[in-house]
Amino acid sequence: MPPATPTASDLKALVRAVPDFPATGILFRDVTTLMSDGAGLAGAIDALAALAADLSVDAVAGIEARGFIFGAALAQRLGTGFIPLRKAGKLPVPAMAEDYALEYGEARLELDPTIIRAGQSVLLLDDLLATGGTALAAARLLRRAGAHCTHALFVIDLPDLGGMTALSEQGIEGRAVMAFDGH
Ligand SMILES: O=P(O)(O)OC[C@H]1O[C@H](OP(=O)(O)OP(=O)(O)O)[C@H](O)[C@@H]1O
Ligand SMILES: Nc1ncnc2[nH]cnc12
Repeated sequence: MPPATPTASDLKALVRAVPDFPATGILFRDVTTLMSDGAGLAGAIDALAALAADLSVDAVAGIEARGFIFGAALAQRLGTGFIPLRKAGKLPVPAMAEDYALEYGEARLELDPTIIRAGQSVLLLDDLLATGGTALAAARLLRRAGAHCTHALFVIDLPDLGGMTALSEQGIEGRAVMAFDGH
């Protein structure tokens, strides 16, 4: 008999909370424990696909590193290609870059613009939304390269950090499988 489909609260229970990582005062919501569980990974991809069901999507763009895992699986499920948004210095070709701040630091994302077709609808995907700094930098890159980016999906939202509002102010509707209150 196949394993039972996990409920939303089953999926939430699979996310590990690690205090004081990567800096004192940060409660790190770690999806490693969800993705390493077979039913957890399948349940998360099912839930992301349900959140995308009413969207017209030409491609899924995932943010390095954990956004690659869920993003590639979702793209395969939706029958689209996958666009990697990479951390700095990884691409072998000239890249567009956007610097940003996140909950616990600063970083740079890069995109090879030649893999974007002008006007294609790209669904942004990451494992977690906190301040929205990372997702907004990703959306800026996709838009600079000529894509339409109006929706973003996340496995986890941390609503107290305001990411959904920040996305909405830039014309992006964010949706998440689960939310954790507090930081
Ligand atoms: O909404 P924000 O405040 O921008 O934070 C969210 C980002 O933080 C984490 O990534 P991290 O930079 O730790 O990278 P990783 O996936 O490579 O571990 C997470 O995977 C998101 O990409
Ligand atoms: N609290 C948190 N847990 C996991 N990833 C994060 N990215 C930004 N804030 C985070």
